[in-house]
Amino acid sequence: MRILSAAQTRQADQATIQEEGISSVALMERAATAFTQWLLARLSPTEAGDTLIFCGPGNNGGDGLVIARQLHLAGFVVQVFGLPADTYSADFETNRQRLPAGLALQTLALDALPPIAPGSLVVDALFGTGLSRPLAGLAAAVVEHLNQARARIVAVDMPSGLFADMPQPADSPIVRARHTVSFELPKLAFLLPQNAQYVGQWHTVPIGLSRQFQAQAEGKLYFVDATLLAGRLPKRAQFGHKGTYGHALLLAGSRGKIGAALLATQACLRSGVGLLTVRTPAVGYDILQTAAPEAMALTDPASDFISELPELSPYSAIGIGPGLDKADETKLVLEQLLRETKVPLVVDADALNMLRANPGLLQLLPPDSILTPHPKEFERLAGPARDDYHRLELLREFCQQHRCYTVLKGAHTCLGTPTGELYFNSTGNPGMATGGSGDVLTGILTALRAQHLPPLDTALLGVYAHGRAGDLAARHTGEAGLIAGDLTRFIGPALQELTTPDAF
Ligand SMILES: NC(=O)C1=CN([C@@H]2O[C@H](COP(=O)(O)OP(=O)(O)OC[C@H]3O[C@@H](n4cnc5c(N)ncnc54)[C@H](OP(=O)(O)O)[C@@H]3O)[C@@H](O)[C@H]2O)[C@@H](O)CC1
Ligand SMILES: Nc1ncnc2c1ncn2[C@@H]1O[C@H](COP(=O)(O)OP(=O)(O)O)[C@@H](O)[C@H]1O
Ligand SMILES: [K+]
Repeated sequence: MRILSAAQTRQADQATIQEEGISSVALMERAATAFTQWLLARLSPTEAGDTLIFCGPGNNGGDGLVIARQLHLAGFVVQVFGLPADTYSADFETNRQRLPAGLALQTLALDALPPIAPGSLVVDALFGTGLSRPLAGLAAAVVEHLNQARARIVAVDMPSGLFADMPQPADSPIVRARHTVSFELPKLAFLLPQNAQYVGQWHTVPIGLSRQFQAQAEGKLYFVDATLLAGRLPKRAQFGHKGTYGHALLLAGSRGKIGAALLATQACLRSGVGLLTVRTPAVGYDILQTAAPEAMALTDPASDFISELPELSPYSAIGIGPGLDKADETKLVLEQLLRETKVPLVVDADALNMLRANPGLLQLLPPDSILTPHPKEFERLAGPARDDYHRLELLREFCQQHRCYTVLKGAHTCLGTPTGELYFNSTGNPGMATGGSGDVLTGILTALRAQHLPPLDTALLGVYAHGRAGDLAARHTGEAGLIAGDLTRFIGPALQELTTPDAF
């Protein structure tokens, strides 16, 4: 799925109108109907109670007028309010005319803002993708009024005051919605933690936006859903053998953190790798052989940390980092690995921190390596970010400069590519915010890479399957009860869902 800018969203609108030969007011009717249907599926008129709809002067306000008409006809107790303006969009005017008798548009005024009883349903249709500057004056006062009411606010397309695709001044007035129901595609703003307080839970409703436009639009932002992954994970060959599916090497663990190595090991084994060898310090030997008999242990001579790099020729991918710790000897192992390997790498956790400690090492990173930092690890590598948007810029620059794939982990993990694309993941849940979840991801990615999948497919599939495993696991454990080990049990089903079936 594409993520379009505000300007592109308007173009998509026009493309749809032209392609289908419909009027813009018909598209507005379709969009608003999708919103109304979404609401009707969740609230009866009685459950909604007082319903107040606030409309701006543009097409977002036009949507609000259609929604007001439809909810009124569905038996909701509706009041509809409009911001005064010099000009209104044509489709706003048309829909003002279409308001039924008994539902008048009331004009908002600074000294007479309508009272909003606690628990009321508020539909925010003030501004959408046409917002051109931060709100001020009456519009800002209305937003403040909505935010202070203890109402259930549902935003149409965007929470009013929020830009769809760029940051805004710190104290801009923005509606704090409980739900945002957006048309067809998510906006970039929805995917960034700094906007969660405004967007609430977001949902998309289909309105039949031109597929052709979506496919051909310029831009490098994607939202990763199952459709985008179709065809990327081949089915296992009937006569495949363990040699077919690669031999992975994991370099992981230190005293007190053998668990991290074990989580990565279990995840790697559950992700279809043919063979797995694990390098841990000697202290990990018994643990690993007991807990993961399927993996081969290649223990280091040192007891507590990894001090020597094993021979690399057998391996088709190497994962390094989980639970590693930053012993000087281990740093030398990482440096030697970066100098010697011709094999694809997955770099995580303390291996990333060691890269930061010695920036020269970053220059040695083999092309197409996959790095998996969380935001703190990323900023140690790429410098501090002013905000979530700036962090994405840094991500793009970092991936282009170092010709690597970087998985910036979070609620909507963002994959940066060497060619400047950003892919936002759609799976996962807050239950995964628990120690060891990232180690599991490293295991998955190392396994997929070892099976000779290209780096882009590895990263997209791995991140999506990791989150999906979290979603499947949480059905059994709940979010709070989810621990990283639970994820490993559901990697198989998550990958199975993504596997391309044989064509008939
Ligand atoms: N694309 C789709 O899929 C579909 C989109 N649809 C809907 O259209 C919406 C976009 O509509 P839109 O382009 O008319 O813009 P909208 O958000 O109503 O605001 C524009 C108005 O606000 C004004 N204005 C702006 N900033 C302001 C400020 N700070 N303070 C004060 N005024 C300000 C601006 O005036 P100006 O900037 O010229 O001064 C103009 O009058 C979209 O979000 C969706 O709901 C559906 O109907 C159909 C399918
Ligand atoms: N709220 C959330 N929603 C979805 N995924 C999440 C959320 N919080 C964390 N995750 C995922 O869990 C993993 C945590 O990784 P990381 O911070 O490296 O943990 P650790 O170092 O303990 O293994 C990441 O893949 C991240 O995307
Ligand atoms: K809105």
